[in-house]
Amino acid sequence: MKNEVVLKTDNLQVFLPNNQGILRAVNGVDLEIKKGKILGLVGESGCGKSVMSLSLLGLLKNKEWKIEGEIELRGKNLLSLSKEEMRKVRGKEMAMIMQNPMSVFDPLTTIGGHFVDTIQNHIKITTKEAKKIALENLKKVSLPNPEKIMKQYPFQLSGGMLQRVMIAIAIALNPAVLIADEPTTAVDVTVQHQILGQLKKLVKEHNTGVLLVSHDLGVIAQMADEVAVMYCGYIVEKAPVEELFRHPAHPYTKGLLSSRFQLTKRRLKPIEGQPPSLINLSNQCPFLERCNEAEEICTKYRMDEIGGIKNHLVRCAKYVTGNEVMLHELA
Ligand SMILES: Nc1ncnc2c1ncn2[C@@H]1O[C@H](COP(=O)(O)OP(=O)(O)OP(=O)(O)O)[C@@H](O)[C@H]1O
Ligand code: NI
Repeated sequence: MKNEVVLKTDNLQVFLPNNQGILRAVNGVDLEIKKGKILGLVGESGCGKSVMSLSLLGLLKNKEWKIEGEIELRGKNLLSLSKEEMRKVRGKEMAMIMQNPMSVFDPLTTIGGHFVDTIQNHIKITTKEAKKIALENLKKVSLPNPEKIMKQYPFQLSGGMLQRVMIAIAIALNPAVLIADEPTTAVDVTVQHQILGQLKKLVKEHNTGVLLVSHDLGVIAQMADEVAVMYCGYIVEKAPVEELFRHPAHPYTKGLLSSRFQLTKRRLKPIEGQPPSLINLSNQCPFLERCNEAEEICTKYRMDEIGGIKNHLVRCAKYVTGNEVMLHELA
C-alpha cells in the first residue's frame, strides 16, 4: 500500500510545569510517519525536537513531563499503554537511534551481549539464534569482521562503528518505526555520509517509517522524503523535501535556508535574535519578534488558528487569507 501511515500524532503537546510556570516544549503537533518514508524534523537548538522524539517512545526521563493529545501506532493509542506494554513496543515495533552511542551501551557488556539482550527481550529464541540475527544485522551495516565485533566491548570500537552497531541493533527486529535523533552528529563528515547512505538503503529495503531529527539541512536534503520545520515546539512548515527547499514559505524556514547558504561561504548568518523562552509561551506567533516579514495581521491570529493546505503546511498568518492561491503560485 502506498503512503500507509504507521505512526501518527494528533495535537501532541508536551509540557513541563516548573516553579517559573509551564515549559511548553511541544505545541499541538500533527505528524504522520509513513511506511518506507523518511520524515525529516529540523529546527534550531532547543526547539523541542528531542523532547518530541522521546515522548513518542515514552522515554522522557523526568516524570513531571505531561503529554496531551494522541500518539497512534498502527491504530494503537500509545498514551493509553502501561509502562510494561510500552516497553514491549520499544525495540520491537518502534526503535530509536540516539545521538551519543556511548551513553546507550553498557561498558561492561560485549556488543554481542547487547544484541542478544535486546532480541531476547522481545522474542523467545535461543542465544545461538539471537547471535545469528546479530551477525546478519552487523553485516547489513557493512561492519568488517562482525564475528570479532560481537566479542568486543563498546570502548574498543570507534564512534562511527558504534553508531553502525546501534543502527544494526535498532533494525534487528525490523521495527515499523525508527526514530533517529541526530544519528550522526558524533562522527566526522565522511563517516556521516556513509552511515546515512546505509541507513537510507536499509529503511527503504525494510519499508520502515522514519523520523529523522537533525539541525543539519544538508542531512535532511540527503535523507528526507518530507520535511517538518519546528520552531518553539510548533511545526511551522511541512512539505515534501523538494518543495520545501525550492519554495520555502514560512519566514523562519527561509531564514534557516539562507543561513545555510551563508555557511557554505564560511560565514554563518544565523537568523537574528533569539527564540522566546518556552516558559509560559503565548499562543501568538513565536517568530514575530525575529521576523523580517511581520505585518499587522500577524498579531491577529493565534497559532492554533493557522493551518495549511494539502501537503504544504505553513503556520504563518500571512497565508491565512487566500492561502490557496498564494501557495499554488509558490508551487
Ligand atoms: N529534562 C529536561 N528538563 C527540563 N527541561 C528540558 C529537559 N529536556 C529538555 N528541556 C527543555 O525543553 C526544550 C526543548 O529541548 P529539546 O532538547 O527537545 O530541544 P532540541 O530541539 O532537541 O535541541 P537540540 O538541537 O539542541 O538537540 C528546551 O527548552 C530544553 O531546555
Ligand atoms: Ni535534541
